[in-house]
Amino acid sequence: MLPTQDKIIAIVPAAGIGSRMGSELPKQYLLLDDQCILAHTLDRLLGHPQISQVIVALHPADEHFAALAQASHPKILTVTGGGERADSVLAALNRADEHAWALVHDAARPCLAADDIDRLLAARSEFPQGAILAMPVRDTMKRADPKGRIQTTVSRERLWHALTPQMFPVASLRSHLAAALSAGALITDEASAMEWAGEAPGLVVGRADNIKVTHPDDLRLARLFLTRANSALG
Ligand SMILES: Nc1ccn([C@@H]2O[C@H](COP(=O)(O)OP(=O)(O)OP(=O)(O)O)[C@@H](O)[C@H]2O)c(=O)n1
Ligand SMILES: C[C@](O)(CO)[C@H](O)COP(=O)(O)O
Repeated sequence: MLPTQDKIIAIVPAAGIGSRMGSELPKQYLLLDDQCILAHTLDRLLGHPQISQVIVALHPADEHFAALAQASHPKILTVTGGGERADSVLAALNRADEHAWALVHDAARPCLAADDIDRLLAARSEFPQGAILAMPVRDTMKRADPKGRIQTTVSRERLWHALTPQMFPVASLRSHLAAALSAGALITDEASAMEWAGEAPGLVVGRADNIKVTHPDDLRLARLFLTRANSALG
């Protein structure tokens, strides 16, 4: 079933606890200038003219989302997330129009730019199987041994950092993700579920400032990028 080219649903896994951030609050609710990380992320998606719905997967015990201004936006639908990110994404996919395209984007990536979304959406004709935003690796890559010493240098030839959004037809992503999880496959992004099913998603070069806020020092960088983006908008 080919998706209708014009219906785009954003899916935002936001049910994590942010353990690597080490904060009291789940990291998606940490303040970044004038609002929390999740609010910034939702604004980027809600503000894109081609995105008709945003499905947000929340932690079962989430007590913060309802207080966000974005919570009452007509495009927003919430679902209860699962134990892992992939479970949260599947829970959202189960509520999505099966004829649409899904754009899965981490709540923890608040600096997403509109031109990144535009570039990914434009790639549907080149990659009808789906595609992800990604960044070619720039540094020499090392694999460590168990004692934290260099074991080997990994070739960075055709090596990319996977980012989000990751864009796939709802029907095929839902089917492959459910099958991969049932098979016990390790799924850390949507593309790995599609790869598990034998697909070869496209790679679309994304911006370096589309960082995932994971550790405390990422907050300072995210603030810098948001401030720069806001001043560019005037
Ligand atoms: N069961 C989970 C786990 C994660 N996520 C979401 O997936 C995104 C990327 O995951 P990550 O950065 O790992 O967030 P956390 O799992 O919260 O962080 P940590 O691994 O440090 O606990 C985040 O927006 C997070 O909220 C989710 O929806 N459901
Ligand atoms: C989906 C992702 O952001 C792509 O790089 C990444 O896999 C998420 O990993 P996390 O450990 O769940 O943050």
